[in-house]
Amino acid sequence: MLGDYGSAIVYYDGVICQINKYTKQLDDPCMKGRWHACTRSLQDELEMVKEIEKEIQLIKESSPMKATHEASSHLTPSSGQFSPLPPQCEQHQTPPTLITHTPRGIERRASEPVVGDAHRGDLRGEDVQAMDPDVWQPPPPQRAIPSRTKPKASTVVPVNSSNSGLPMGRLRRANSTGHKGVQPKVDTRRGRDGRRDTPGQEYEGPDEDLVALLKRDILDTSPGVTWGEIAGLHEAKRVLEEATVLPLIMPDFFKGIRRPVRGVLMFGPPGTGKTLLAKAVATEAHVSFFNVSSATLASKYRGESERMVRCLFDMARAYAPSIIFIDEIDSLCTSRGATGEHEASRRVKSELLMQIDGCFGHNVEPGQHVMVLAATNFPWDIDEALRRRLEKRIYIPLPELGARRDLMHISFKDVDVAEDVDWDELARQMEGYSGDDITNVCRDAAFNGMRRRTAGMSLEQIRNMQADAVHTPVLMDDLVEALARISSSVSKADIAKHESWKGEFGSV
Ligand SMILES: Nc1ncnc2c1ncn2[C@@H]1O[C@H](COP(=O)(O)OP(=O)(O)OP(=O)(O)O)[C@@H](O)[C@H]1O
Repeated sequence: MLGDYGSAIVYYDGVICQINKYTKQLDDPCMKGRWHACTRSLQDELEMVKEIEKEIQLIKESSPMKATHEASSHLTPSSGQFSPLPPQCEQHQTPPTLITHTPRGIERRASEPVVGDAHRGDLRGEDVQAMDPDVWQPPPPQRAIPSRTKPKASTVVPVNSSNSGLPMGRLRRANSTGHKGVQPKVDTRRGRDGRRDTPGQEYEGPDEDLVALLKRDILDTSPGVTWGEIAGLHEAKRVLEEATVLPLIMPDFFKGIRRPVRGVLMFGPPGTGKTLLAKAVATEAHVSFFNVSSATLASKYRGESERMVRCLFDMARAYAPSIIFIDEIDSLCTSRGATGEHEASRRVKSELLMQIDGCFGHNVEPGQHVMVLAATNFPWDIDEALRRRLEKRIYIPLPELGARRDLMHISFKDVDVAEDVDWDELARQMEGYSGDDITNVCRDAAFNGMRRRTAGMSLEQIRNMQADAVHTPVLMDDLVEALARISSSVSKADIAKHESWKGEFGSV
């Protein structure tokens, strides 16, 4: 994050918040102390980063007149039209943008569909007058979700793009609905079963940088996890399949009262496979998968988070059918009105709720919807309105006996295991372990053979060893030893809390 201190602060805040939450569940005072020390050193670093950011702000703010002049020279409020392109726009052939003040200084308001003279009238006078030049304002709420098969009369303007390796000279549309997003190119490649083989649309949003960022960090067109790689959780898989995969395969059945659910919440202790399930859903349903963590969406700058949420849903609609997976949703959507709630956080929640509602408007074609899949380890912290929209709330528990045994087999699928391993006995001993804990035990045991072979050897001797000399089968003793070293990371109190919440709010 060198140089991008604003984002760095968000990441620091997010990590510190997660560590604090995690530390609260720990019983072992020694581990607690170590995590506290870690948090303290992160906080020290954070203070330093904040200082640097403050300095940068001061430097930026020291020439406000120049900025105001620059902004006003590209916008003529009385006419509600743009003045000629600023030189840098002409040079790079990018669409003209409004330039407004943001808490970070000057920033493009890159949200209007204005491309060429034909669209200058799209920016109405009242839009311009409503703009306070000193405050960044999000663009007005989206008016319509564009239909991809029957585009309204629109002007198509070829543009050159400089971002994210997208093809040059793509078609951009600014349609008559005033929708600010740009129509995606539709890829009609479909498999024999009617499902699309690869999500093949290209999307150019109004804010190229943000779209590039979301594409790079968040869009995952082939998560590559299959149901077979997930041990146990049969009920969760069934519910997810019914809620997410079937509506895409049989869109005509899932209409009216049978419409697909707007969102699904997976809750449960950490490391039980929620993220894996989300990825498997995306793979099995052949949809575009937007994998977002709340830390990415949580920006302390007014308007930025909303802008990101809006852009994310815009993109998801362009790549529809798609799934937006929001991990750790509790840190983004704590109860509204809670003490200490920040105005910016309230606004981002409202935007998220609005966007989720927009996913199933009357103008969304069957089978082309966007679904929100969320995960949390703290379901009791989630805002009520959001809870209502996440219509299916599935408990993802610790693995049962059979699942623990299957998970060990999955973990060792590429490793030789000795005949003496007693899977049933190990599975019994791992009661209370999460899937992640079990994977850790297996990983640790898989290293034991190498440890035995290399004990007492110098680095030079190890370097000269044949590579396959360290490949020894995993023994029962290795697993027993690893099990003695690694304890369960989930407390009984945490399980009890989840089960009680499931009793009250669970919905399958
Ligand atoms: N049911 C499972 N089947 C196979 N692997 C599992 C399962 N549950 C957990 N794992 C292992 O644990 C790791 C972590 O799982 P995952 O990230 O999906 O958990 P999570 O519930 O999303 O955790 P968190 O709540 O902390 O984000 C996986 O990479 C996988 O190795």
